[in-house]
Amino acid sequence: MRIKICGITQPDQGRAIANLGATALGFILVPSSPRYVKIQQINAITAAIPDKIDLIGVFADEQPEIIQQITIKTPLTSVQLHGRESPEYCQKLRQLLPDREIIKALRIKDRESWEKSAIYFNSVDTLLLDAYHPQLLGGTGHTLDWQALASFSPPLPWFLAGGLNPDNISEALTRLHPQGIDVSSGVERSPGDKDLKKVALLLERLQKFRDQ
Ligand SMILES: O=C(O)c1ccccc1NCC(=O)[C@H](O)[C@H](O)COP(=O)(O)O
Repeated sequence: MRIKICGITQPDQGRAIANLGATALGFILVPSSPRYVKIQQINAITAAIPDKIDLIGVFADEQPEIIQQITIKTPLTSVQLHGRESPEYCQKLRQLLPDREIIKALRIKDRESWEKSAIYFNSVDTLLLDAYHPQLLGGTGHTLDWQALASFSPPLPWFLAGGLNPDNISEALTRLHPQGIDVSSGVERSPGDKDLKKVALLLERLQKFRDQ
């Protein structure tokens, strides 16, 4: 199972979280976010991190050429699209970045919104289901309706996100079987400041699901 800890802002925390066993670190490149990091910060954080970890840049409605430039200047392995990007936009980005994983995040309001995920099946590598919030794009701490999602079974890998934390992760993964999970505010002291004890507890509780 892929384990993404998102909203990393500090080199020592990034390194510690990689050493604890996360398989992916997420970097927020959305300027309005309290977890926003610049290119120089991403490079400082990733300098001392093992090669095998995925480094995911999170964007929202950014110009494809700007994303391309950022991937040239950083070691990002994946690009997560967290805004209102269309399938056509995703295809264009895929042409610009043939070697990077493209992840489309969908903010789920109701059953109709996850049924619409089908329009992305041919345009991206991976889906990520996050909670809908009227003001915030991500990092909301709100959970999805896991019961309603029980029949969600897309033909491509997907991450479960939205309000996951050490206390609810076991219940979430007993109900749902995503290929990855994505956690941010549930392992933080404040936005962008990760609580390493909570990250360690999360990873300990994930141990029994890791081979899924
Ligand atoms: O985290 C942010 O501040 C953010 C801002 C703008 C767009 C996306 C953002 N986060 C995306 C993520 O991948 C988060 O990990 C995801 O929303 C889950 O967050 P949480 O509910 O706090 O675990």
